[in-house]
Amino acid sequence: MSLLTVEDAHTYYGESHVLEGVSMEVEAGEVVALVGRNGVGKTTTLRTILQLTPPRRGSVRFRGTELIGKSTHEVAEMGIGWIPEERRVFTQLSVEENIRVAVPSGEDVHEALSLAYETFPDLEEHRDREAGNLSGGQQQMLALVRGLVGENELLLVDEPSEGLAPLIVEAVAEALAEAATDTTLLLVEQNLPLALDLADRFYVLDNGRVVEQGDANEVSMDDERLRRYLSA
Ligand SMILES: Nc1ncnc2c1ncn2[C@@H]1O[C@H](COP(=O)(O)OP(=O)(O)OP(=O)(O)O)[C@@H](O)[C@H]1O
Repeated sequence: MSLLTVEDAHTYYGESHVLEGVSMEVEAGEVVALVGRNGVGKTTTLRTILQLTPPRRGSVRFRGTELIGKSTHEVAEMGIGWIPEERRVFTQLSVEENIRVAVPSGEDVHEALSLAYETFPDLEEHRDREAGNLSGGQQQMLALVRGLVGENELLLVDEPSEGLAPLIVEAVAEALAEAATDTTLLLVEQNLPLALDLADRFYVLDNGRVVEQGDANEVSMDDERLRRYLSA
């Protein structure tokens, strides 16, 4: 049984039919990249899994349990974490407080903090600063760390490298690779080299449908299977 199974998911915003039967699977331990042009439904696929925008038809199963009908809170409790595109941090809390409140009860806060600061030394330097006063890149690091300390079984990561300077992208990639050693990742990413480097498998979405899929080690940037759907 796959860890996550999305089967023929049809998702709408009002009358707008955005996912037109998306099917995909994620096995435990894998990193799966979901790629495709802007507006094809990648974020909507993550929202569909999380039941933020439940599908009107189809099935979303986690460890064999149907998620449709559950609240997003229940989905999170089952072990699915989300690092959204819009960097969600508590702007009025300090960096350290932001990390502390993300650590689940019963887990070691100090261990989480040292892991966070080891991965992103920049955050340690600004540990007492209000998160709202950080740069965009620093906020992204913080949002990522908050997701990573959450002890999720499956982490949905939406465009983690978007708008970041190359050095920070490198740190983000390292953090994700580290997270992947004990968490299954479903990664939406426009930065194709980064996505293919991290992923075991990929799915290409176009107009609300999966149009290609395969082994990330067997495709390259100029592969026709990707180029057709990713060029502007
Ligand atoms: N809340 C919403 N209400 C109505 N339409 C929406 C909403 N969110 C997204 N859409 C539309 O749904 C389609 C898919 O959007 P989605 O954000 O899933 O795409 P995406 O592949 O993640 O693209 P991007 O990389 O631009 O985020 C787009 O046409 C978008 O305009």
